[in-house]
Order: sequence, then C-alpha cells, then structure tokens
Amino acid sequence: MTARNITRFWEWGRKIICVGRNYADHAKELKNAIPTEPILFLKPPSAYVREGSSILVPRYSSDLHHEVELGVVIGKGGTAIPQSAAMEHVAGYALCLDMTARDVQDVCKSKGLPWTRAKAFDTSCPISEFIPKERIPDPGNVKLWLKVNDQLRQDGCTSQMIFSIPYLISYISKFITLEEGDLILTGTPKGVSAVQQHDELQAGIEDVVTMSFRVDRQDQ
Ligand SMILES: O=C([O-])CC(=O)C(=O)O
Ligand SMILES: [Mg+2]
Repeated sequence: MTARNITRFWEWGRKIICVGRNYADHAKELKNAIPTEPILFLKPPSAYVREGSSILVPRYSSDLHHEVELGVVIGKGGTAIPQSAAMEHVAGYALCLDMTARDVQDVCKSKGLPWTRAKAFDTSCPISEFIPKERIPDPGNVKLWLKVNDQLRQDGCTSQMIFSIPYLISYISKFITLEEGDLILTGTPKGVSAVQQHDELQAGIEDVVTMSFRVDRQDQ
C-alpha cells in the first residue's frame, strides 16, 4: 500500500468546514448582518471537483453563485488548539470555490432551515492543486480573484477577513476535532454572482496558483 500523500488531500474523505460571512463587504452585498462569531457549515468530500471536470448546476437551482475562497489544509490534527499554535497545524492551502445555489439558500434562510441542499451538492467544492504552506508565507494578506468568461467578478484580499485563520482553527477545534486532510474554507469577499451552463470560470491567488472550470447542468 502506498503512503497517503497530503498533496492529494481531497482523496482522503475528510471534512470540509466552511466559514460564512467572514468578509463584511460580502455580508453587506447579501444584506446579512456582520457576524460576531464565525458562522459554520459543512460540505461532504463528495462535493470536491478537480480541474478537467465540470461544475454542475443542480437540477433544482436556477441561481448558482460562485464564491472564491482561500482553503486551509490541516496537516496535524487536534482538539481545542490554542490560537498561538494554530499555524503549526496547517500543511498548506488550496484555492476553492464555495458554489452556492443562492435561490435554494434564500428559501432555507427564510424558513430557518439548514443550507445543506444549497451548499453541499456534488461539485459544490471546486479546488486547485495543493499549495504547500511555504508558498503563502502570509495567508492573512493574499489577493484572491475570480473571472467569469474573462470578466473580473471577485477581487478581494484575505486581510479583509473578520476572523483570522488562527482564530478560526482555534474556534472550530473547540467542538470539532480537526484531522489531517481536513479543509477549512475561509469565506468569500464581495462580488458573488450567478453562473450559467457553458460559462468558463477562472480564479487565482496572486502569482501562486490559477485554476479554471467549466459550468454544465446536471443531466435532466
Ligand atoms: O453563502 C454565504 O453568503 C455565506 C458564505 O458561504 C460566505 O460568506 O462565504
Ligand atoms: Mg462561502
């Protein structure tokens, strides 16, 4: 048996923990309150999609949004990790999209229901290659961007995050044990918008990584 390799963390079947409304400008554009503590939700590992495969609009949605986010890959597990030690638990990063069926999420919000159908469907988590920790020395200050058909839609910086990466690792690990291979999506800056079948999405982190995905519809 070959040893597991963190550079293929998406094959490990580990947790994807997502932070919502971590950028004030995005909370405002959707007319949501600025959170006073992190808002969390989960995606299953079946949500991963890699370059070369398409993002699929779920049959039940007609308003699929892109959300570009920095993903933090956990390299060393832990429970109740103090903020001061949090970065020792990070193996690296990945550029991620938190694809969101906004119409479904709006219904869930109005009924006070969980966001699972809006956030956790197959292909709702497109990811880049694994980025070793050393390639992003200051993850709290990197620029993220996303284009749809060559038009810039999102252009933010992780310095705008309300809750920092060490704070999030510490906060989450108080009640969810983090394991090697888990991924934390740290929230999206403003500029989210709808995508359609045949759109081409391109996203990047400064000069560190770029990725592209095509959008398709699920078979009817
Ligand atoms: O759906 C939302 O607006 C919450 C979220 O994931 C984010 O802010 O990244
Ligand atoms: Mg998000």
